[in-house]
Amino acid sequence: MKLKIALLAGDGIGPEVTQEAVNVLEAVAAHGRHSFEFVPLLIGGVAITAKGSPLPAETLEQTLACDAALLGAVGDNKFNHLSPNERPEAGLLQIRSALGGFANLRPATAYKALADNSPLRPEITEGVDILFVRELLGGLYFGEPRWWDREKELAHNTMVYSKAEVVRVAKIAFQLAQKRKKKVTSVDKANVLEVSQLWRAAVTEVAKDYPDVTLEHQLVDSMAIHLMNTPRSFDVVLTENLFGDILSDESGVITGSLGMLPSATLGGKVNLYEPVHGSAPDIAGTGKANPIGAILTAALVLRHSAGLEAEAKVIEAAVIEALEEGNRTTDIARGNIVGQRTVSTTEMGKIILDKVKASLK
Ligand SMILES: NC(=O)c1ccc[n+]([C@@H]2O[C@H](COP(=O)([O-])OP(=O)(O)OC[C@H]3O[C@@H](n4cnc5c(N)ncnc54)[C@H](O)[C@@H]3O)[C@@H](O)[C@H]2O)c1
Ligand SMILES: CC(C)[C@H](C(=O)O)[C@@H](O)C(=O)O
Ligand SMILES: [Mg+2]
Repeated sequence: MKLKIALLAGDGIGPEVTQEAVNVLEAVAAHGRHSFEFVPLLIGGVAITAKGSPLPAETLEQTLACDAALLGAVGDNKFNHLSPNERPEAGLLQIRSALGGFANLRPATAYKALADNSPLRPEITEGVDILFVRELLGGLYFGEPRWWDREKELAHNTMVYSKAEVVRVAKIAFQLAQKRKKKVTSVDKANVLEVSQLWRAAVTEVAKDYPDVTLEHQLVDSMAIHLMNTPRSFDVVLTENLFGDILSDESGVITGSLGMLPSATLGGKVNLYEPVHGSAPDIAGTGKANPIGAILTAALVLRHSAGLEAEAKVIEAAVIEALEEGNRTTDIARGNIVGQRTVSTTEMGKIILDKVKASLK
């Protein structure tokens, strides 16, 4: 099996964590009769600097010719003065839109080894396994019109969803729930927003085709607290673009760090894989970035684009083992604890890589 993967490392810690993900994928390729061809391409701040655009035409064109895209992160404070459609983040939104994936899967798993890392008590986080299904191409991110009239001191964004956009992502959420604990929690703000009322009605209609799946609705504000108080009560959490952005970052509290979270975006021409975290300019270049979110993202590439479920599981097991042995990047380290040692990005990557290689032997 041959897979051509666009490598969109991006800015800040993006290249650092992406390299560790690539190393693991290369080990999988070396072991089996698979071959992964990586096509390095510019996106985000590095693309603005080199080509004057956060998504150069050749990046888009070449990514569209690939079987999957693996992105690190975009964002650089030196471009903060630019308008949203010129910033590094615009490159990411443009490529998401062009690739067409609308279902962004963001799993949040509580690892036993990190039970003491979360500010939540271990009895709250134990066994948490949530799958966020974030709608990725609609809502406030892409709604028109959008503008900022500096003279009038007035700005405008548009939240818009069609029923069809809600239905297609809801179907994915229900199908995934059927393979899990058979529960979908749909999150909206239907007490205030018409868009959310349409969302709720459309999701309720889709649910009729999945009678084995329980559907519950939650308002986003109280969902934010339920997620911290009773995270184990959730299975698949379906929500729109901005709410999903916020709630998935919040789930980093359950897992111990934002740096632990992977994602996969399905449903378009080319699947897009990216860790949930950003370019983390505060730690870029220090060796403190946790590569686990990116490495678990590589496992999602194997699962969803390569059909290599067993190899995906090998990577996930290697991550658990590395954590259980006490290896910690700074974000998941808790001072001088016996049996734990703080490791750098590359050290953590190598520890996981060696375990992957050993299991594949
Ligand atoms: N997918 C993406 O490319 C993406 C996602 C989120 C934010 N961003 C961009 O990243 C830039 C920084 O944003 P931010 O600071 O709000 O969010 P961020 O996710 O980059 O960082 C938030 C905090 O988490 C820490 N963190 C994040 N990832 C980590 C990792 N792998 N290991 C250890 N610690 C990690 C950071 O050090 C920081 O303290 C902004 O330009 C933002 O737009 C990009
Ligand atoms: C960088 C930004 C455009 C992006 C988003 O808001 O979707 C990020 O926060 C994410 O979660 O992937
Ligand atoms: Mg985000």
